[in-house]
Amino acid sequence: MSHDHDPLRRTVIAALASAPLLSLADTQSASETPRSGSRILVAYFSRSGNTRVVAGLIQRGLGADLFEIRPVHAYPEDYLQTVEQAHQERDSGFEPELQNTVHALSDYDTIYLGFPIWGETAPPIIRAFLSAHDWTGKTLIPFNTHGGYGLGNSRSILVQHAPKAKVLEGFVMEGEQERKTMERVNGWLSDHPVTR
Ligand SMILES: Cc1cc2nc3c(=O)[nH]c(=O)nc-3n(C[C@H](O)[C@H](O)[C@H](O)COP(=O)(O)O)c2cc1C
Repeated sequence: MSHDHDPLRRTVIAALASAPLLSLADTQSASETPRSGSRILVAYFSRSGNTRVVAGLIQRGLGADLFEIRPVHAYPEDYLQTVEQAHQERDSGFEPELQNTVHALSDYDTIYLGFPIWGETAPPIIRAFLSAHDWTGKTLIPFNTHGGYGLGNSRSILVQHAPKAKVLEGFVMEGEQERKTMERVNGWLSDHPVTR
């Protein structure tokens, strides 16, 4: 099935291609943009930047407010350490402490909620974010990036943790870069002759 006719998808792919990996070093200080008066909030978690690109495009496209979901303790920059930690947190049901919550969720009717797929589900910080707010009467629209294995059970996590929200179908696309980059660099390192 081809999605090439979808302009949002084309824009996202172009943006992802031009903003690789560097977002790990993102130093944005505020997690919330100034209030625009919009009734739409785009809230997202992104560790390596793919979901952040999508969030920015949706926010600009809709003139919405933007909120970055951050854990108090950032995940390791090392990919494999993060995978290990995420698996442990998923299996134990741990909900990491949030650095911030949305002060006035009552100002919004519709929340676009963005996150990567981790361990075939929503990252633990997304469960924490959902648990920390009252979703009564809200419309939740997920947008997700993944590494090629799809949405897993992430939708049922949204429905379970925000039972009073209306959860709509959202946007999803493959956004893997880090694992493939790691495998290619490690492959090159193991093949190439040592020069020192
Ligand atoms: C801890 C961890 C677990 C992941 N688990 C999956 C997975 O189960 N399925 C999948 O398709 N991709 C998986 N990925 C890949 C990410 O979903 C993908 O790279 C995503 O675009 C990263 O988004 P971000 O750059 O916004 O953090 C995982 C990545 C990490 C760091």
